[in-house]
Amino acid sequence: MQITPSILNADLANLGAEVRRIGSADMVHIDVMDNHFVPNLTLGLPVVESLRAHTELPFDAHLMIADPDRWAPAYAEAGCASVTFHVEAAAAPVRLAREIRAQGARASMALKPATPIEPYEDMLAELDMLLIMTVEPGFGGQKFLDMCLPKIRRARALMDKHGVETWLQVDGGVSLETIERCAEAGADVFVAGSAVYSAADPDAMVKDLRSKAEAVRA
Ligand SMILES: O=C(CO)[C@H](O)[C@H](O)COP(=O)(O)O
Ligand SMILES: [Fe+2]
Repeated sequence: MQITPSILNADLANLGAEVRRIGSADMVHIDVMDNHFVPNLTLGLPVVESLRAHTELPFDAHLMIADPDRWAPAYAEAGCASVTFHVEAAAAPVRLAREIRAQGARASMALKPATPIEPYEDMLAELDMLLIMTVEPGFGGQKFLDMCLPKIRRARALMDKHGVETWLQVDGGVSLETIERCAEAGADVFVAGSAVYSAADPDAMVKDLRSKAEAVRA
């Protein structure tokens, strides 16, 4: 059970200090938005490269960008341990996953809430992580979409059927109130943005979230 806090709701003018407030995190989730794939603009490669020197924690890049085929391998090269592209934006998802792995990073693919998992069943072995969005991508602080829970369950069943080691990440509206539902459905990696950075003690919140998720699996 891994907690990967999103820095989307952190103080973006103080990112170095902000990542040091989540020392117990398993990875730092970095939301890259380009104002094309989603209607919001956040940060990109130069910021990721600068931030790399400010923490030992692995980076989990979530690319909400058009043309990930062009850009995703560069995030691996910039030191991201995991690179997630959206299948809705990728021209050649299998080739892209292989390119990310060839750069030495974990390859991950994201599905928006209305994108089904079933067409990608045979691709699971190509992926180190599958990200199931539990809000429409683009903004932090949105309400968790319960309609995504059956897809998480179906994804977990497909992973079991194929015997793959692929991690199953959920992202969007994950909090102390919703994390158990995600864990019960089969998720094992949890992004939490506003829940962590609106907490008085973000690191304590990371630990609380992990305890709740682990209690479900125990
Ligand atoms: O990818 C994202 C939005 O597109 C963010 O990672 C996500 O929304 C995290 O924020 P919160 O936990 O506040 O929902
Ligand atoms: Fe994200």
